[in-house]
Amino acid sequence: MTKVDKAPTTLAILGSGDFSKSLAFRLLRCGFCVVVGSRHPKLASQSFPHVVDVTHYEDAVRKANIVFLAIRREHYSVLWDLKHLMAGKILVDVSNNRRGNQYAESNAEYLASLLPDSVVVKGFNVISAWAMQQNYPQDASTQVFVCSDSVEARQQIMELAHQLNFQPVDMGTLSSSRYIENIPRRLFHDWKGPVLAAVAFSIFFFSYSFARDIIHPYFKYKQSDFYKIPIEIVNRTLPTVAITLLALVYLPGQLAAIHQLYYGTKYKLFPKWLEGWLQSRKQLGLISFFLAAVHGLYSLCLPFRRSERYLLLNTAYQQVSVQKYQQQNKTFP
Ligand SMILES: NC(=O)C1=CN([C@@H]2O[C@H](COP(=O)(O)OP(=O)(O)OC[C@H]3O[C@@H](n4cnc5c(N)ncnc54)[C@H](OP(=O)(O)O)[C@@H]3O)[C@@H](O)[C@H]2O)C=CC1
Ligand SMILES: [Cu+2]
Repeated sequence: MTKVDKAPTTLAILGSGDFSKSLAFRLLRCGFCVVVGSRHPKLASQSFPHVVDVTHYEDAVRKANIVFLAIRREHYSVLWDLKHLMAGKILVDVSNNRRGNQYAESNAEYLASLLPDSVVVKGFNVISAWAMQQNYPQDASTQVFVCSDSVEARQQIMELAHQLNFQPVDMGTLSSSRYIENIPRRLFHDWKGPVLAAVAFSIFFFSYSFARDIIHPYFKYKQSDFYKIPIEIVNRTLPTVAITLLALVYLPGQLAAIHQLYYGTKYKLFPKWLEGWLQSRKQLGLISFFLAAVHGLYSLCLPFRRSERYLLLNTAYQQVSVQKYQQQNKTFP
């Protein structure tokens, strides 16, 4: 995507908290002018780069046509005095609530009722302040859900999200805002695939070890090793699954690179399966780490078992006696 050569657009952010800072950085990096509104501009300006114009709320609103509200819903009342200045402008509501369905109406709908002359767009609430700073510029797969009653404003904010290297998703009218506000709360919804993969691999590797180390010796040598199931077999399955999941964390990145090289562009969308896989890397990595940690614990506890101590002593004894035998054979050939 090439930047159109015209004067950079100025965007305003009200509030100077974590989200505001991260958003300001991202906007600057993508070539926008940023003006931040704060109750205490002098103090707040210390935490922004000098190119950011940190000023009072009124002044910030005057300078831009698109205003991000990086303040909490509880403090929306400060906007009341700015009502006349905000008329006709696009207000982007990025807020989340601490609990699901905390209020009767969504934050964005509440804002729209508070400032009926402005155009409210919901969006960016699913991006954490941390992610906002981190992913630039590689990660174009992070989705931003956008909704508004004004089609034009929605298009404009979606285009903006695109320019900020996010993947905008059109969610229709403002009535979707409640759904969008609940997305960050669906904490475990992207865990399904990775957990299923972990379970499937566990069953596979467990069955393999079970067949190889228990069933096979049992039929071949009539040796009953069933006592090994709860510790040894499990402890062999854990690291195997962990390392396989870890490999699955790195593999999609390579596939994505191949995809981009093949098509010669990084702006072609990845196929759905690859995209889902890329997005579940964090979960896969965490499960892998968890299994590896359990494996570590298991391995630490192993020597406490009597049979294991016996095995250890037995191996040591055998080594010593082999050495003795070899030495004897040397001295008395
Ligand atoms: N942090 C995150 O990761 C994410 C945050 N969000 C949303 O972004 C919004 C801002 O979040 P965040 O930056 O973390 O919040 P902070 O609490 O860090 O900042 C909120 C800002 O609101 C301003 N403010 C205005 N009026 C008041 C008041 N009466 N009392 C206190 N502060 C006031 C303050 O700016 P000043 O002092 O300059 O006026 C303050 O810096 C929230 O709605 C949140 O839900 C969404 C996604 C992720
Ligand atoms: Cu190990």
